[in-house]
Amino acid sequence: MNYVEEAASYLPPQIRDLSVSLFNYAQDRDGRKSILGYAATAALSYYVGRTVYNIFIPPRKLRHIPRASSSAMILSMMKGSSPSERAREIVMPIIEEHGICLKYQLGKWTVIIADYDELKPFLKNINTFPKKLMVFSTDFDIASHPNILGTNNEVWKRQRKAANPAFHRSMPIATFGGVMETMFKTIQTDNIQYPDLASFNRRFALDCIGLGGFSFDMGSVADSNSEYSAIYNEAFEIMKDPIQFLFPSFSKLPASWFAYRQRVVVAGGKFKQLLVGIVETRKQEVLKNLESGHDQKLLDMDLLTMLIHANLNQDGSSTYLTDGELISNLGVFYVAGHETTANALSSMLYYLAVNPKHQQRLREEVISVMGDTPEDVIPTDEQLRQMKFLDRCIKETMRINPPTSGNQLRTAAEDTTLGNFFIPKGTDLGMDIWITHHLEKYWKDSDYFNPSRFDQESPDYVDSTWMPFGYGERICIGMNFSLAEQRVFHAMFIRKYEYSLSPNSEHVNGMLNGTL
Ligand code: HEM
Repeated sequence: MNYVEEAASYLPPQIRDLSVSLFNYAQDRDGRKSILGYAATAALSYYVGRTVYNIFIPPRKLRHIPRASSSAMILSMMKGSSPSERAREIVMPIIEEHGICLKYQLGKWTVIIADYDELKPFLKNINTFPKKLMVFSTDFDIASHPNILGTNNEVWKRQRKAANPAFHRSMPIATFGGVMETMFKTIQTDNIQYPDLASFNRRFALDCIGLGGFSFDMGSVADSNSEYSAIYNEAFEIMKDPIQFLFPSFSKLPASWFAYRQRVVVAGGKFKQLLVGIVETRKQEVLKNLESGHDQKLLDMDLLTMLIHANLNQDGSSTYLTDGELISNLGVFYVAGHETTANALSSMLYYLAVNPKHQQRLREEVISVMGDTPEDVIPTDEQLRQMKFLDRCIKETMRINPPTSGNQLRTAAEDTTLGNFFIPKGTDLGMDIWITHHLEKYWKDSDYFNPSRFDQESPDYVDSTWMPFGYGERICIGMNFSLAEQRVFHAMFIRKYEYSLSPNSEHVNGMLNGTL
């Protein structure tokens, strides 16, 4: 290893390859090559220097907005504090005093909103505050066509209208229960004293989207290395790339320069082919049904079949999806619904593990509705509706530890105001759900896990807005799907197991916040 490689070994692997190539190029004393190498190194240094300046100094037009100090944020990260600790210590006091706070994130100074007084007008007014349309990474080709998550105005309205019915019919409870039964079998077969439930939950949520949405089995619960889940995991790995998160323009450099990004491109291509195959097969089935006059009832259709009907509606209907949009939305449902639901499941297991009284109360409720026979039972929709304490535990979990820390960024389409502050056109804005759910003026003892906050009969009841899925017209389309998954999971799990935190758990001294 030469000294450049040794120095580079301290860098994150993503930029290590690039730095080593550039320095080695510059080392070459052979004329032109060397000049190009130094020029490229200088360009990289300028880029890094400019980014560092921007991290500390907001643009002039935003300096009137109270801001979270970037040095405080960096120090706090270096101390190893969690995102929620940073939110509480640095951002929350500013929100409490001024209603909004300016913070550097994702490569830009962004106005953070968390108090309901500012949140409601902000989220309701989708014309003044449309979504900021950003391509996170060009490596991620699956969602390259317009989709519900990443469009505004008429294109978004048409797609959302086409997909809404699929998410507002009764949910595939029995399918989710079937995935749960497979999970029990796998846990028993693996015969591990402390199964890694966070990993199981990710596998559960993945299979629920595949089977519940498209009747397609990713086979992840039965085998963590199943062919499809391996492709999926590799393709979606890019969503966690810290470099593209902090330096979005890094994704403009060709993926072929970086081995890890190239792997994502290949896996993404395979995953897209998989989705295309699923859609094509189903389209043929739907067409055959239509030709033979077999009128499939709305209730019998899964999400994909309903979306394919919307896809076939391209002539003469205002609620259609093009071929590209259909695939793009399927990809988006995986991204939006997988880790989020898995996080919610894991968080609730944690809160019930450390609150055995609540765990026991929930078990008693579930058994009172589903009985106590030794075999596994899948709850019915009607039974789930009777489990009020289950719903309260789910809601309290998603309040205290929301699975997504914020919503998608918005941008001010015109000069406007929020609270007492002028917001110039072009400003980025985002919601901080964790802070919203911990503001003491709305949620007393906000760090305390108390499901009774959602019980209207209880003195602890709080008449405040719960927003883990957002609010207004752009509220999460998959909310009912995810809540149904969570209900089935916990009802079946708690009926079968008593659980506590493993002594080796990294959460023994408190939940390490895994919020996205
Ligand atoms: C615990 C699970 C989930 C949480 C916490 C969650 C949370 C959210 C949040 C906060 C938003 C953004 C709202 C905004 O920008 O104002 C959102 C949007 C969205 N979510 Fe979810 N989500 C979950 C599960 C799902 C699932 C299962 C799916 C699909 C199968 C899904 C699909 C979407 C889509 C398509 C949007 C964009 C909606 C639009 O802009 O019209 N989500 N979600």
